[in-house]
Amino acid sequence: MKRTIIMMLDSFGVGASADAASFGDVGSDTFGHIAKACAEGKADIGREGPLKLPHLSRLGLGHAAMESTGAFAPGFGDNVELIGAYGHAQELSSGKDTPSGHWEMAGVPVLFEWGYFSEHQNSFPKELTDKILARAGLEGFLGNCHASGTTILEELGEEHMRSGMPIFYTSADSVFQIACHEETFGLENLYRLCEITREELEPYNIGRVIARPFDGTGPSDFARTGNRKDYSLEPPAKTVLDKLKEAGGEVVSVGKIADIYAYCGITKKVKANGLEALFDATLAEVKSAGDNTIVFTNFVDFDSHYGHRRDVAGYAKGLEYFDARLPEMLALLGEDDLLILTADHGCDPTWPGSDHTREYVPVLAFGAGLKAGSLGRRKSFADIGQSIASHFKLEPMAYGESFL
Ligand SMILES: O=P(O)(O)O[C@H]1O[C@H](CO)[C@@H](O)[C@H]1O
Ligand SMILES: [Mn+2]
Ligand SMILES: [Mn+2]
Repeated sequence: MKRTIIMMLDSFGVGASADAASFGDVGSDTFGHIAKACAEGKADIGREGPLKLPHLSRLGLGHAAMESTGAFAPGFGDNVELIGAYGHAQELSSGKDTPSGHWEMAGVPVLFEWGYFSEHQNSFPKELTDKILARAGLEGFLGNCHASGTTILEELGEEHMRSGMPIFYTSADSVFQIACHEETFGLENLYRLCEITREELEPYNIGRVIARPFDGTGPSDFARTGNRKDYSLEPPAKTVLDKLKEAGGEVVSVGKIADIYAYCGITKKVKANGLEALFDATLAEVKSAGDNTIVFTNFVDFDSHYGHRRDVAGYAKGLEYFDARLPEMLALLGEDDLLILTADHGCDPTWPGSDHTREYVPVLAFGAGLKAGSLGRRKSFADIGQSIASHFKLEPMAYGESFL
């Protein structure tokens, strides 16, 4: 029986990539800076001391990061009994956003430029927002700027509840985000507004509209809920997920994977919120997965709860939790199964601002006859998609080099 399990740690970069200068990200290092802060006792909230990731280390995380940056991260060294094949991959795609990273790892890099709302204030063209408001029957909107999604709730959440006007904001990504209160505005109304916005964005080439529902009564208890929804464009070509589905295989999405691929190539969608539930759901799906199945999980908390929030201790604690549960996954793997751990971009929690960072991502592969050792620097995340194609004996993808 042959399956591939992809555990996608959203934003877990291993050091600034060669092209980081064009993103203002030279020196960023999500993993390295978390390890450094932990070693210096600067990440002792809810956890303590040096970063401990023994299972990820055995899969080759420390070594992959060392090959990326040129030095072992504090607390990670050569004294590990390696079991995995490890490498780090450069992104070919033009953007450091989630869809680009995901599509590329499934064999389809984004070689065109996305549209961006690059003005930090008055970010959205008036003719666009006029059309959205008219179709949705709304008087106006709030925001219209680059923002961190939690900060903007503190600033504008109450005004939104009073006025009924949605909050529109964006970031360095190709994204249009809409925050609305789940009860006062209504979840279905928010989703409908996002659908209208998705349609009106057609001429702008924007990668994603994201619904950001929240609840609570005021700035002290406003909280985003698990009903976030991403409205992504479809990948520009068939990914390895599509190819496996067409060949009669199963592609199980756990978490937001289905949304990111606009449901292309997905045969089953499992919803789960939070690291623990996502891990549980992944294990349950692997237990029941038959031959020719991909189980693909996006662990979004690393990005949205810790990376964007610049919460180093939270990120470290999340990684340690994930690591502690890895043996449960390893125990489920058969001889022909392939396990891949990777990331879609960086989001260094020590970096200024709240945006993603352009970094190499780890590629940790285990099983399917792979020997422990280095896979080196991969020229594209698409090497993952190509390896999966080769694992399932599918037609080769147009991009990427298999490491199998
Ligand atoms: O600050 P929040 O709302 O979490 O937004 C972040 O989440 C989006 C998707 O990753 C990014 O574009 C970034 O803006
Ligand atoms: Mn992401
Ligand atoms: Mn993000």
